[in-house]
Amino acid sequence: MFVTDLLKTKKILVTGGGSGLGKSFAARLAELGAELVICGRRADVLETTAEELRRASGAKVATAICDIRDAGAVDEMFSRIWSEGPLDALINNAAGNFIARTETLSPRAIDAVLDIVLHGSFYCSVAAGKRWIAEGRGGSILSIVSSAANSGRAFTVPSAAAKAGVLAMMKSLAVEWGPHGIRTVSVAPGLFPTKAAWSQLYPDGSKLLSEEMEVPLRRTGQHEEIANLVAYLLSDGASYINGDCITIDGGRDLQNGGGSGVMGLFSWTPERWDAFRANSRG
Ligand SMILES: CCCCCCC/C=C/C(=O)SCCNC(=O)CCNC(=O)[C@H](O)C(C)(C)COP(=O)(O)OP(=O)(O)OC[C@H]1O[C@@H](n2cnc3c(N)ncnc32)[C@H](O)[C@@H]1OP(=O)(O)O
Ligand SMILES: NC(=O)C1=CN([C@@H]2O[C@H](COP(=O)(O)OP(=O)(O)OC[C@H]3O[C@@H](n4cnc5c(N)ncnc54)[C@H](OP(=O)(O)O)[C@@H]3O)[C@@H](O)[C@H]2O)C=CC1
Repeated sequence: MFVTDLLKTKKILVTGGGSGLGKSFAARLAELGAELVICGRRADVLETTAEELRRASGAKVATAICDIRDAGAVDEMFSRIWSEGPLDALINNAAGNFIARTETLSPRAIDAVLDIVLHGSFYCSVAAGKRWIAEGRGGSILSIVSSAANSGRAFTVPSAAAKAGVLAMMKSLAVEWGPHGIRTVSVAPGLFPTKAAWSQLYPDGSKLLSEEMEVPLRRTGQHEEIANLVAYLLSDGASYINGDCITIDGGRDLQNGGGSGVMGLFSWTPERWDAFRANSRG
């Protein structure tokens, strides 16, 4: 679909690039010639993925262990990256999310999600932007949001609020940093199966419709479909796209609005919620 060296001159940081969609983005970008840095909290996951990507594509892939909730750690990571050469693009992909009744959330539970999604994306964006501006060079920031940023989403309220904040940040920076040659763009995915998203968001009994029936195209998304969109948006071919958010969901959001995907949760008993929480990753 693309020329093979589409991203040859680009050095790109993918937060949460060791697993899930971030790994699929990294794999596609590497195939298209980009040099990569992938970051996350788990060293073993990052190293395994980096080795896999190097072997598959021959690309240069570095890893950075970093909890993006820690502003100091984020700035140190960017300094280390920059000491080997500046980035051309940042992908804010790392996220945390789980279903819960909002009235039961502890402050730590609310912060866990807000800190990763909103603060982490903000810290990374500023860490990249201030360096690009100081050096008088341009760059691109791509944030993975969700349709909940616009419509809200019951039972994942911290995530919906955080993604809305990220989207507002991206639109604001498009205007403020555009004159510096820094471009922002957001992508709102629909249903793209990953282990974490499915265990945290779609346990059995949470939905009234099958995944396929939630989507007008009657299937979930394939990772390569969204990875190709991300590759295009970071390529020079997309150099006049700034501040927009592209939805890639097979038409799901138009069919469902923000709520029907979680209707099954209204009938869960407190015991069912307790069992979910006891067995969930957090
Ligand atoms: C197509 C539309 C789909 C809908 C919208 C989709 C948009 C977004 C999708 C995604 O983001 S999918 C990606 C999901 N991936 C992950 O969540 C992976 C990373 N997740 C995590 O690391 C954890 O789940 C975490 C909880 C977010 C953070 O982990 P951390 O180790 O920092 O936190 P903990 O110390 O374990 O917990 C902090 C705090 O949170 C409470 N908590 C954890 N899980 C639950 C739960 N299921 N229900 C209620 N509360 C929970 C936990 O008890 C702690 O609070 P305190 O007990 O200390 O008060
Ligand atoms: N999958 C889907 O259908 C949808 C996904 N999205 C969005 O797509 C993106 C990817 O989702 P998905 O691949 O499913 O999620 P995953 O949970 O599979 O991946 C999340 C990644 O983020 C990393 N991460 C989490 N917390 C931190 C942190 N504090 N610091 C650094 N890295 C962190 C994780 O690594 P580690 O744990 O090692 O830190 C992991 O690699 C997210 O932004 C999500 O909100 C949006 C809508 C739907």
